[in-house]
Amino acid sequence: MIVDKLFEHVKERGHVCIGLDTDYSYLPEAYAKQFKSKAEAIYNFNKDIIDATYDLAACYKVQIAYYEAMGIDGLRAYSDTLKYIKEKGQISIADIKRGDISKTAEMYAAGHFSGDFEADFVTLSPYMGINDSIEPFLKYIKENEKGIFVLVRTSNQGAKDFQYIKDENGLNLYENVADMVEKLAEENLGSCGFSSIGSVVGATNNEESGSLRKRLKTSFLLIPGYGAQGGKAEDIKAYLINGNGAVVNSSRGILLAYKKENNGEDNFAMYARNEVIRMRDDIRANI
Ligand SMILES: O=C(O)c1cc(=O)[nH]c(=O)n1[C@@H]1O[C@H](COP(=O)(O)O)[C@@H](O)[C@H]1O
Repeated sequence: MIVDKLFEHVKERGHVCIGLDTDYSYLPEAYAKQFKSKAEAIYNFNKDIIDATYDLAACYKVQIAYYEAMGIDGLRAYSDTLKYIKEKGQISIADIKRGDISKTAEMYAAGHFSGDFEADFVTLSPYMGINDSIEPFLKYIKENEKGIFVLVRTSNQGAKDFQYIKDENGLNLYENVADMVEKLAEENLGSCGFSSIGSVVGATNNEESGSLRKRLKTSFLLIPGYGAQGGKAEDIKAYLINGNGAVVNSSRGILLAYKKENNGEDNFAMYARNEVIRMRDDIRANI
């Protein structure tokens, strides 16, 4: 199962998931100007970041919104970025946050687990229900070495709007979602003991991280919110089991690391690499 490869990457390289949320404005100006189009510049920027970091990263998360916003050229850069991640032997998470009725979800699954936009994992919203939003993806997990990360408790302030609504037993909505995801996760275990049915849990709002991990016993975790959103390495520990079972995403923190340096523009990929090393060691020191 794909989760076994992710588990090995974490063991060998650490927990860092590099977020390719590549906004054109993040590119050094002189660098960007060399290319014929914005999309070509973005793809080449991603390629340089991947070349400088693939031996250190657990995986890459490509946030589709940044590419969709640029239309067809942007989607070509998205597709080429996913292909390059694969070419380097790396794992891709397509951050698409889809969720719809089952017939439509079937098309999302085909669209993101095969063809031009094929990725190893996708992120899903469970709001429309397990049978509709999640079930259509399961056959790819069993038959095609694919995986999913379901939104359970997100990193943003707005997480409080719905995710903390309590049921008649005093359980938060996100705890109910966690229980449903974990049930599916246990039916799709890899040999590493974790499941290719993962959960998204934010690195922020962490008072309950220990109790949440107790509910999500086998689900592999994608933890966004480190760095730019204020999540810290100390917040990760409670989510790990024997030091594994989670990847921690940072997007702006890595892509924009060069901006903190004098003349960083000329060496943006090297500064991204340095930030990945710093983040990897920061997390390891807090396990
Ligand atoms: O599913 C996600 O990846 C996600 C879930 C969540 O709860 N919070 C969250 O920030 N994300 C994503 O994680 C990334 C965070 O980016 P940075 O804040 O720049 O590191 C973005 O791609 C978000 O879309």
